[in-house]
Amino acid sequence: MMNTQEQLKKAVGEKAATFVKDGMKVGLGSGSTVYWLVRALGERIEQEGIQIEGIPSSIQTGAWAKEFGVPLTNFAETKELDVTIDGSDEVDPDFQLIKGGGAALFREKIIAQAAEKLIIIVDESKMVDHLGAYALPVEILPFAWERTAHEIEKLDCVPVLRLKDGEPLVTDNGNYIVDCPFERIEDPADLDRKIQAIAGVVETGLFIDMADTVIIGSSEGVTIKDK
Ligand SMILES: O=C(CO)[C@H](O)[C@H](O)COP(=O)(O)O
Repeated sequence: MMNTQEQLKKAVGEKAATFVKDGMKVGLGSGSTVYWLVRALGERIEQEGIQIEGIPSSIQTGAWAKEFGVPLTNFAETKELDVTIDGSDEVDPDFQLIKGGGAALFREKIIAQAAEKLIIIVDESKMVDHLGAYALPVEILPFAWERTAHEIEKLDCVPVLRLKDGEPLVTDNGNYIVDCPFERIEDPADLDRKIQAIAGVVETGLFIDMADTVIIGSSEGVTIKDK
């Protein structure tokens, strides 16, 4: 039996799938909410015969697309996407985001930038007044990662190298992730600029001025908010 949070993720994933129209090229985000999106897209392809192509933001999402029969393309074939649909770890009232809980933030940002419209799907627990309670994931090069983390620390947090089975977690791109507990981020755009300026930083989990629509699942139902 599915728990309530899982039901909310399913509801927003299925709702987001209705935004995808025949012929669209779709960026597919990552995470447990996106799982339901990919599943629902597979159902629409089978039942309605819509023809779409997706670009996945992680190896895992690509595997789900294959499992559910969602055809894939790539950036060699396609430079622009009609829509990208992705989850998030935090969403603030201005639709600024913290992402990267699943370590896929770099490719997620690429498919977000490539899309005409970015739709974010979350359960209500992700909606916050201020970003930062969720430690900000930052993807960094393994080379001199301690130096890079030291520079980030000067911005007033203590970065923690993300581990998996006791070893540094390696992203789909061969990099490391440091999780940065800022607690409260007063100016997300400014912080993003400062972190991006550090050599060794590949990408941050701050998605600034990118989201157009947020689909939120709560016990009251599904709410769609546009910027
Ligand atoms: O940014 C992400 C992965 O890098 C995910 O979108 C984010 O972590 C939300 O995941 P979930 O839907 O499982 O809560």
